[in-house]
Amino acid sequence: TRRILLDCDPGHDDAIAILLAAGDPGVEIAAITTVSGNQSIEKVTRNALAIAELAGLDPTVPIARGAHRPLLHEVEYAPEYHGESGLDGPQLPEPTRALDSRHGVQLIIDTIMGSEPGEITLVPTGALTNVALAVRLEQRIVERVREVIFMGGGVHVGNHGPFSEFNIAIDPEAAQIVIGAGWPITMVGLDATHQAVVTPEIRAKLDAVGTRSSAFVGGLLDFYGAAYAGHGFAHPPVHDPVTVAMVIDPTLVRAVKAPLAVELTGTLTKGMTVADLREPAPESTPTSVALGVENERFWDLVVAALSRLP
Ligand SMILES: Nc1ccc([C@@H]2N[C@H](CO)[C@@H](O)[C@H]2O)cc1
Ligand SMILES: [Ca+2]
Repeated sequence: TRRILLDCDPGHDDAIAILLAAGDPGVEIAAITTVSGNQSIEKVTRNALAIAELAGLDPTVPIARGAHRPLLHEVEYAPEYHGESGLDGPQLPEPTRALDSRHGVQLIIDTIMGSEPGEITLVPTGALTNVALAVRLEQRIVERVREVIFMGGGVHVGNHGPFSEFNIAIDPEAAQIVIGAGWPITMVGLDATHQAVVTPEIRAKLDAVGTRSSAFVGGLLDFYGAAYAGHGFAHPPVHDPVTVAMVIDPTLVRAVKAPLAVELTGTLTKGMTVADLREPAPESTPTSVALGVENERFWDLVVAALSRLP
């Protein structure tokens, strides 16, 4: 079993990532931390507690609130896609569990330093603010983490302007710290996640699961799909769970090693993730970028996970 720490900003697709991790037997959620992004830190944290409730997540799994804003960038939310609550659409269950009293950054450090070397895989699906702060507060997490697989960025695709992706664009400095830390890190960017679309056939499989969680996911997809349809997408791409799927079954995602960095000073391109794919990168390259996902098999994992949840 792979033990993962989810750092997230639920967010419709973050919620599906949490449910996939909670339902799949191949991964165990060691901790959940939240970060400002899709909505305010208060809203995404309340949403994380609600999703944990929905999933019937073991109450001993700590959930802690993280950074209320990016390092330098002003807060920027995504209400067009996630609504005012951050999880618009279905009715949220009332959380019964309390937040861990630690800051999310501290919980990231304690979870990693309290586990064996190579035990924890870090799975950020929001801005990289918390992870950057954790690296600066306790640099030993870099050599202790098994790997980092984050949703963000893109090689040839953008969604926050033509050249950058939301998670990176709202905190590019944090992204540069995390990408450049030296640990094995895979960027699951829009090149891959724009392939992770919910077609009507896939939606029918999700609806056929018939659990409370799958019905909740249907409600999420109704809102999220309408938002994307309003921006010309026939089917909504569900970004964040592709990271968890890659932990479960790496063959689902095509990734290549490549030097990777973040533009921090561009007038038009600030927040752009720049991968150098011109030549094969040395085996020792710590950074990889995902370029594709096997969509049908990816959603089969999600359907199977949802059928194991309440
Ligand atoms: N248009 C839009 C869609 C999703 C997101 C969030 N940011 C990432 C995709 O850019 C995902 O983590 C998702 O939660 C932001 C904006
Ligand atoms: Ca997210």
